[in-house]
Amino acid sequence: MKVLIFKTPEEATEAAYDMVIKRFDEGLKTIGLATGSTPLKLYEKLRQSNRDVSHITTVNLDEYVGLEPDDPQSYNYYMNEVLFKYMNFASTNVPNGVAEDLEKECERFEEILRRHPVDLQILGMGPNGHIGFNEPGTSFDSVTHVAELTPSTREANKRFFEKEEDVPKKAITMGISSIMDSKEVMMLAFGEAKAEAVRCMVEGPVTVDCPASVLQNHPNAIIILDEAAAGKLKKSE
Ligand SMILES: O=P(O)(O)OC[C@H]1O[C@](O)(CO)[C@@H](O)[C@@H]1O
Repeated sequence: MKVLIFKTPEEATEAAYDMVIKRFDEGLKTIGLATGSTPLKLYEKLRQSNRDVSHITTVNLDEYVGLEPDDPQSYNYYMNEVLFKYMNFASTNVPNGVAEDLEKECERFEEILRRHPVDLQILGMGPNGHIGFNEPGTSFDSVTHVAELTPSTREANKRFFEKEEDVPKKAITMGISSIMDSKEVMMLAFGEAKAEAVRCMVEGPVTVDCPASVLQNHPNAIIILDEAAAGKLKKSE
């Protein structure tokens, strides 16, 4: 696990962007994408880059169950608004949270991952250490599945909704094993609210209690932090 610490989220994003572009130049075929507020600036820089990405497939980590793809709170909508409508990706894949048969939808998504092995997976994390929507306690062997969101995650994500009751209780998420199959992962975490989860991820034991700690076992994980998110690490440089 390689940990890089930058003064500000802007500087950290710059480094993340340079790395993504380098991978594009090296012939990356499939990129895994995350939602949330953390990668927004990275996506802004990508869409401004005007890169030809017609040979690149995207897969997304997760989607809320019950939200139509055109619902402004859905991750399908988010991805369209911040990236997909500006860039000519070969294909984009976000789970369908309103599929009639959610189990089949999870299998369909795993099949996409088999056909398009992820070269680089961008990750964010929840304040409780979740990756995708793999909440504490999720098996490291999990593949794409329907996850129950914890009250703390619903609380953390309510800022994107009008009322807390509107935050869905379930989501489809790539599993921890699906995420670990990616050849390389790039975790972005900014702000003090992530500091404890960052500490568990980097310095804590590898345990299902902190899903992101599994990245210690990934052969190719890069963790990009701002100083606030790195604030609880023993040695922050
Ligand atoms: O970047 P934010 O807004 O803190 O969101 C954190 C994380 O929560 C999730 O959105 C849950 O999917 C992660 O994918 C994301 O990276």
